[in-house]
Amino acid sequence: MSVLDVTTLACVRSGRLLFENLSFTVPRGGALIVTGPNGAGKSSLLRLLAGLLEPAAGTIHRPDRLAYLGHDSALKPDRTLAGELAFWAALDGADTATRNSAASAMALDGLLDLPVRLLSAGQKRRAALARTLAAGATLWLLDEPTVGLDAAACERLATAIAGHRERGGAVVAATHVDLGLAHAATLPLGVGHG
Ligand SMILES: Nc1ncnc2c1ncn2[C@@H]1O[C@H](COP(=O)(O)OP(=O)(O)OP(=O)(O)O)[C@@H](O)[C@H]1O
Repeated sequence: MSVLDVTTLACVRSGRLLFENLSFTVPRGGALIVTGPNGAGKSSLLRLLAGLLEPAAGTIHRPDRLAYLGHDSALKPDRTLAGELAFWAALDGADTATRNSAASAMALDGLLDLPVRLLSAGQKRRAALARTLAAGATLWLLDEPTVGLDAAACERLATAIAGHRERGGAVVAATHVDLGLAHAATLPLGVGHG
């Protein structure tokens, strides 16, 4: 059974065709890595899959519950990290235990009382990933999830993704680096335009 089913998808941005006739499925437990040079349309594809952009053509069958991690962590600078995670958990319907376990999975326990403005770029990224983990979504859409992460955090992310897949979840990740995911399919997007 597929979690995501994409048929003859086309994307036009600023009047330019980025890709067309894109068809693929991602099954339960599956992972799809979207690759390609700068400007190939990786972020645009993820935004289409998330329903944040309208396709120029084609259809997307996605699950009701998806979690989208974009480039922007969308953290309020003056809130504490604990406050932000609680805010997101309320929005996403995550219970306290799930939220706490996601924070621990991203090694955020020692940072919870800090205002977000004092967090490093990688720590903010880990916070946004913790939200993804806690959201209870079937499909994770991750746009460059390792940007700013150190080696230990990359390993934690890989572990979280593996657990999600074992529970029947699916992942689509756009990335320039190898996430080290087992049995992942690859979708290379076309030639970049700089
Ligand atoms: N907000 C936007 N409005 C209009 N056009 C855009 C917008 N964002 C991106 N584009 C266009 O879409 C093209 C693809 O951008 P996109 O961010 O999807 O590529 P990418 O493969 O994710 O690149 P990168 O590897 O640099 O992140 C860009 O070259 C740009 O021309």
